[in-house]
Amino acid sequence: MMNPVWTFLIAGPLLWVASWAWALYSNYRAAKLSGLPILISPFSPDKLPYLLLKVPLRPILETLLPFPGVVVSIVGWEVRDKYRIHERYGPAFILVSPDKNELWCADPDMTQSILSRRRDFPQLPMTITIMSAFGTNMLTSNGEDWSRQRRIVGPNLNERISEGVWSESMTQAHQMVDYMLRQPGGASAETSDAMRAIAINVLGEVGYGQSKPFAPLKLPRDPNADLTYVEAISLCAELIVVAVFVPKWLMRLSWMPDILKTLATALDKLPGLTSKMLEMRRKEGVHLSAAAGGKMNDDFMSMLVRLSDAGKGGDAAGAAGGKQSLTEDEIGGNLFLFTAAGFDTTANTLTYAMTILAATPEWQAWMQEEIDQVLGKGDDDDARNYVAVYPKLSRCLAVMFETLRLHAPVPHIGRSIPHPTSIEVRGKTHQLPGRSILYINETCMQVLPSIWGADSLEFKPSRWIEPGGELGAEKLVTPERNTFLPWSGGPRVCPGQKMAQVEFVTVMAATFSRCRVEPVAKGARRQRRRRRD
Ligand code: HEM
Repeated sequence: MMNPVWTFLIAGPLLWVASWAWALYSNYRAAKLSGLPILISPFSPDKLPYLLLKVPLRPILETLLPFPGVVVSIVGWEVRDKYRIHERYGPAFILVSPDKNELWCADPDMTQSILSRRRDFPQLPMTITIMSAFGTNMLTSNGEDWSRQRRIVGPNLNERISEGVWSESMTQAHQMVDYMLRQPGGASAETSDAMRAIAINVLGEVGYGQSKPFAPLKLPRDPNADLTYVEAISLCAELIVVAVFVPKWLMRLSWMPDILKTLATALDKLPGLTSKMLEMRRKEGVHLSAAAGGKMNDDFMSMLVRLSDAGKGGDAAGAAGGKQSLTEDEIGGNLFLFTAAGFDTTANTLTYAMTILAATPEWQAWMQEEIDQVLGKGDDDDARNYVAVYPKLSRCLAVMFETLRLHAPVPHIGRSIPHPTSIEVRGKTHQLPGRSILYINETCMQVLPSIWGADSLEFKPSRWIEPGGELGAEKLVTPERNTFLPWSGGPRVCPGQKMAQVEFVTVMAATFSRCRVEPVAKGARRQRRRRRD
């Protein structure tokens, strides 16, 4: 009889291979019913060992296993590949792996069906786990809970706050220019830190009523320092994945970097800081109601407090039986989401734009022509008039759109397919397998030559401007439906879209009315801002 150890050593791997092959085959059979092209990966993209190893092992994997299925299983493939794999395998295909199937869609018509059917294609479980770490919020909710939060929060993120965003972004950008021009030779390696500082300071002011003068952003790295609410929330938002998956005791070990130790402190302090801020806001509200005829601050936090308290009270909103209110957990969660969703996205867009403009002086001059026409040079009082000035800065907005077209901060939109469901595209029905996930690949759709032309990979902001308009009154091109989705689309479209646009345009206008940017010699890792003549 065979020794049990040998039996285990031989049978174990055989069983593992058999279950791997069976899982792959079952998923393949389910995917085949869709009638969509199929790519196969022997690895499950989301399984922990592969999740940790696939990026460092990418050069080896792609050399030894140069199959499209393997390429697509490595995170960020769409950013590297652009449109090549979709061009070869079609606008939608299914990646089959032993764990589950992934539908990758770069088809505007299929995208339309997916985005409009939010109940059939809810948020990914992983997104919910990560983003609800600090309370339930709009992004992590589905069904009725999502509708209620969206109805309450969404409208308040739009035009109401734009003037505040414009004014704070203008202040921040002018302080940033002053700071940069003070550096020796106007050269600085802090472009990204500067843009991140502007993004967080605007969120701090508009979101939480906490204004702060500009200084390039350095995340707090002292676990014993007193953290402010904005510092704690921005650190948690920045390191959200670590915050969710790494236990606090591990972050605190003596050999861990200071930033992780500080994150552990922030995680401990955030709930208390949130309650304190909310309490202060409530007290302030009472004070202001007496002194200012019932008026409260108009920042995002005040708005959430007001809505939640109105919902609990005996007024009309309260009478709606909770339909118009948020729980304390939802207030905390949506406050966190406000930073988590609005910080890096806006900061990265600004950083990409500054860097690209430094490398393309011709587009800088093109945008400056408009800024000079609309604002004149310098920090003029007229420039502070949002209503009069913002709509005239079409080229600045075109630069944002073109930056987002080529470098979307959210490179794909993920959804789950919990149950088998069918989807109709151009008269053809596809049966999608259940227990799968889908990704809308806007990174690809935004550069498809069939939609954007042969120069689709070129940075060319003028493609967004209707020809023949007068400078300062030029109109923006509306792209074909679902071909430009940096803010997603359908009912779950990003509610912070207008805020990000106003902030971006203001920073461009304020910066380039006073200086131009240029790269400093390769290797120096710096960017130079020069005062304009
Ligand atoms: C350039 C800047 C931005 C980009 C590219 C961006 C992109 C996106 C995208 C793609 C989504 C959809 C995610 C999904 O459905 O899975 C989204 C959702 C969201 N964004 Fe933004 N965003 C930006 C700025 C902001 C700002 C400034 C805020 C608010 C301060 C914000 C708040 C939100 C919220 C609350 C959601 C969830 C909406 C829902 O699920 O109904 N975003 N954003």
